[in-house]
Amino acid sequence: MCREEILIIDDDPVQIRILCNILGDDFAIRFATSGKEGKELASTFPRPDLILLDINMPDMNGFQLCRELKTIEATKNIPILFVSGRIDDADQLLAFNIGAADFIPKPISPSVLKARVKTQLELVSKNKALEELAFTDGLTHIANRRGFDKRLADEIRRMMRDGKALSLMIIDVDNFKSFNDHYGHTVGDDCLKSIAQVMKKTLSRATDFVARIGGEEFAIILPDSDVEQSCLVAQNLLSNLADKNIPHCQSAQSDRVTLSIGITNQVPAKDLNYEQFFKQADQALYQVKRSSKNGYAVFSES
Ligand SMILES: Nc1nc2c(ncn2[C@@H]2O[C@H](COP(=O)(O)OP(=O)(O)OP(=O)(O)O)[C@@H](O)[C@H]2O)c(=O)[nH]1
Repeated sequence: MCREEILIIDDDPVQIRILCNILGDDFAIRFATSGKEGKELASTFPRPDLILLDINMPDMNGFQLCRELKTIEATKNIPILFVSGRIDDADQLLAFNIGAADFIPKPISPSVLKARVKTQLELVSKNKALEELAFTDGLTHIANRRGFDKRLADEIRRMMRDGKALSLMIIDVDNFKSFNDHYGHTVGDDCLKSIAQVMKKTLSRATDFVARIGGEEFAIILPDSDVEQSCLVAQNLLSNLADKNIPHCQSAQSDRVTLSIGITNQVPAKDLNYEQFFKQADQALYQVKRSSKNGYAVFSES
């Protein structure tokens, strides 16, 4: 397991050395000797898990830096612990009011510092786990609707900025009501789990994304992909599911479970919003459902 990383921001090299000596055995340490350098390092990927921040620095006061880091999306959730000899109540109150996680007075007690750092890191890791849970579908363990909404909005913005094409697929299991009625709800649940696995297996790029967005409805986001590439993914998905051979004796389309897929693809324009994009894929899906099911269609304006 890789070690958690602490960023020390302090203009005094002696102070940095003291903190490194206390924490260096348990954590990876980076340091900056000015507020400006600290701000850069805090925003650089991989970002630190925690920041120890001095108050008095020549170029930038620690309070000012803390305020700035708390307004930046990439750094706002990194816990900041002030380390300072200034321990009056007003300073401590100010530190907490601007988002500091803790305040460590000098002279530093090594064991107290370690304990406070550990407490903050545990809190971060619990928050991360909770957030992950909030974005995960309990049945299939892929992303849920909330995770999908966030990712789609992010990708629309990212592809708009980069001028690249984005694909969205809305996927619906065919005749799933009759599947449940015939095989029972538990087998229905297992079927949804298998479909989610097939979807994950079908996607090859790290940036591809799959979610369960409703009962028997799934979605796939393919960033930086054109129509041809997206159709290929849809064909692979249909054929991988056919290979999985999940029986459906009540289906009018096949004796196996099948899917209908609606696809929309475009370089997001400035005025494109989330709802429009989603609606396009949904319209394409409706077209497949109205015709033969077990297939895919691409949205077109005409
Ligand atoms: N087992 C199981 N079934 C679910 C779940 N969520 C939704 N369903 C079922 O999925 C079925 C969807 O049925 P419909 O919307 O009528 O669609 P369909 O039968 O697939 O028909 P078409 O979409 O036209 O092919 C309903 O019977 C829901 O109860 C779930 O989590 N587990």
